[in-house]
Amino acid sequence: MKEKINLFIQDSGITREQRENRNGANAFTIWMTGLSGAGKSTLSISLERWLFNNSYNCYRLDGDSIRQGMNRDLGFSKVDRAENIRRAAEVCKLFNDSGIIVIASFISPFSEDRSIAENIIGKRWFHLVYINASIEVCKKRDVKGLYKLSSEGKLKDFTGIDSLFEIPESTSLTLNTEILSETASLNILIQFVQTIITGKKP
Ligand SMILES: Nc1ncnc2c1ncn2[C@@H]1O[C@H](COP(=O)(O)OS(=O)(=O)O)[C@@H](OP(=O)(O)O)[C@H]1O
Ligand SMILES: Nc1ncnc2c1ncn2[C@@H]1O[C@H](COP(=O)(O)OP(=O)(O)O)[C@@H](O)[C@H]1O
Repeated sequence: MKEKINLFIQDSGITREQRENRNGANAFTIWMTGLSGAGKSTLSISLERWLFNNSYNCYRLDGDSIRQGMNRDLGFSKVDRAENIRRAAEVCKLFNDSGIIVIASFISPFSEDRSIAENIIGKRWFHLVYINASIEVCKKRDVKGLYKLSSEGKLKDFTGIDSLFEIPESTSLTLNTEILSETASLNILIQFVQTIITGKKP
């Protein structure tokens, strides 16, 4: 049997709503999923800049940076990816509770892990955005040279090559970055985010 843990949460009485009111907008998480090279970082950086320039309190979490700090003990096995996503989602939840909009950009290749993230953050506040580009296009882009490393056998468990990416069955928004330009993708994303800010979840 699991050992009983004696933990007691004390409430300051300051509500999420009060914090959101002070920030002038509701808080939520835009969770971007997609292959390496699909365009998650590019779009999340531009979206963060747009939100910031429009006076919204926002913060961006990205696999590459989180994995160098909080999650530096984790690799790319299925178990480690699950833990990476779980911890990242807990951080999103804390940011959202503090009234801040989060843009989370993680490959998050497994449906189960994305569902866990959604449950942690809360269905109401979790918006899954699939940044869709095929493995062929991502290979061609090879922004970081990781596809080349993988083809040379120097990188194991690389998503889309020797580790699975499960295409999401249901998303809040899908952006096909093979067809759309960066500007067009960003405009759609901004429009989408504006509907959430004004309280109308599509
Ligand atoms: N084996 C392997 N597979 C996938 N990605 C790898 C791997 N090794 C290193 N990288 C780099 O790590 C970034 C992905 O980290 P994430 O935390 O988003 O991954 S995951 O959600 O836990 O699957 C990923 O970032 P993006 O290219 O921006 O997606 C890579 O820079
Ligand atoms: N519509 C688009 N949206 C985002 N990136 C695009 C788009 N079209 C082409 N790209 C290019 O694809 C690459 C995506 O790289 P990156 O954002 O680092 O991907 P990821 O973070 O998913 O690994 C960049 O070189 C970017 O210029």
